[in-house]
Amino acid sequence: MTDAFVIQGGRDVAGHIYVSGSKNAGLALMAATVLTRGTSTIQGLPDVSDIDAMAQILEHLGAGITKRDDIIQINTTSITTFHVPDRLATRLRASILLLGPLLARYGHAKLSFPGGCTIGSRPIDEHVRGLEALGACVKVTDDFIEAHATQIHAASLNLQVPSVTGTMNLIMAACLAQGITHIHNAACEPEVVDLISCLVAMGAQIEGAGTDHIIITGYSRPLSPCQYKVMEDRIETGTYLILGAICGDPLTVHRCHAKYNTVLIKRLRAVGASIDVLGTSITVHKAKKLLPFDIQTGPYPGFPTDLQPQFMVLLSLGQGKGKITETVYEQRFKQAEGLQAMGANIRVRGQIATISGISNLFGADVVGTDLRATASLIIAAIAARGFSIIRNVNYIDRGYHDLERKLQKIGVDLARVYGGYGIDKTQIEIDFPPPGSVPHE
Ligand SMILES: CC(=O)N[C@H]1[C@@H](OP(=O)(O)OP(=O)(O)OC[C@H]2O[C@@H](n3ccc(=O)[nH]c3=O)[C@H](O)[C@@H]2O)O[C@H](CO)[C@@H](O)[C@@H]1O
Ligand SMILES: C=C(OP(=O)(O)O)C(=O)O
Repeated sequence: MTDAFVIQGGRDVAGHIYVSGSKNAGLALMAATVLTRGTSTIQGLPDVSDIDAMAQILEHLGAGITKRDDIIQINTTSITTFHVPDRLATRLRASILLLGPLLARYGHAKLSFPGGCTIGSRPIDEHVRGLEALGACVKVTDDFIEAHATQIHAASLNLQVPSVTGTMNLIMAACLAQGITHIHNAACEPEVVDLISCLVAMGAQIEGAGTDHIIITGYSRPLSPCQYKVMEDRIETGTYLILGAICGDPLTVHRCHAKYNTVLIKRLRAVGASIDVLGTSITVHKAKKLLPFDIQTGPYPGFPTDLQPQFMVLLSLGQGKGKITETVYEQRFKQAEGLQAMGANIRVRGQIATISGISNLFGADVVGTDLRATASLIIAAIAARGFSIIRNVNYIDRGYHDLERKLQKIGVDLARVYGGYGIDKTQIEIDFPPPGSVPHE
């Protein structure tokens, strides 16, 4: 039974909120440890269920895992299984990131199809084509992906689509592929750069991080374990900046770099929010009037698809008509239904959503459908007048470390109802923490 959030909205948020480590980079770093022999230490990992799921997969493969606070030690000396079964692989999208490392290090990998947010078709053809070019024999059935290679070798790869996890998988495999591998049209996302920095700390030779042409000089021997601190979660940062642009009075987001959210910050300023950057803190004052704006999602450095559902809330409250063109996933407007239930005026036609702003959203009983759609509904509920129930809220636990406490600290009246998916609105006895009762960090 999943949980529900109950939010009493309509008040501004104010104070300080702290960003945790990146889910997507952290998952890649954990997969990278398979390329090593020994114990690596990864610091700064968020306490989210995707990270737990990846740790469980590594344990299933035979790795030793020790977790203390935000530090995980992964000992890969006794990996003996190269098969990730359905019950584990489907728990997260990033399980696919074990395909390249297992193949490169052990010559064999078998994984059931990955899970993750159901926001479109999410193919893996780039991963498969790239690994085949590196010399692997890859079989894809309806149920699993299986790859073998006696010795993988370097190759020149041209991605048709700059897939993030595809690029990561191929970089990791190429680290143990004898010779020089070129990846053209590679993903430039900061999480790919963070993975490369970690691989370099493990002894890999990689050039071109952050560009679309990555050059890996590979050797057919394991990498060395390392200690590495994961980058901050830029999508978590962006989520708070959007919240602040709607109702920050003001909201300061700490432990983040503006450079990872350049496009978002530009858009937030354009809609009327005031944003000041000081070192690794960003202060946002809500817009007096939210001006409408059109956005189009795209690969980095474009507008991140993972922030599109949250941005839709802002346009819902804009003074005019805004348009979102979603170019990455075919089904990433699932938040629209919940926002409409709160009164938003949104028309979805294929990959384009047209939003006519209204002056207020109103609390409603809505259901989360995936990680960022749920984040979008939470922002909307905070901004909305009245009381909202957001059911299926556990999606949030996949990617936001301790979100409810962080929000309570900035003044949000929010309570989690455990196992509350099916609760009747009239049965909830809400016990919101009194404002100001949650101490700042
Ligand atoms: C765990 C993780 O890091 N997840 C992120 C990663 O997902 P993920 O790596 O799964 O996303 P991709 O970059 O692979 O997908 C982007 C686009 O490429 C297409 N595609 C992808 C692979 C492929 O082999 N063929 C193909 O056509 C997809 O259909 C999609 O349209 O990047 C996405 C895009 O920034 C983010 O939304 C996810 O949060
Ligand atoms: C789409 C996302 O995650 P995943 O790729 O793990 O499904 C996300 O983080 O928004």
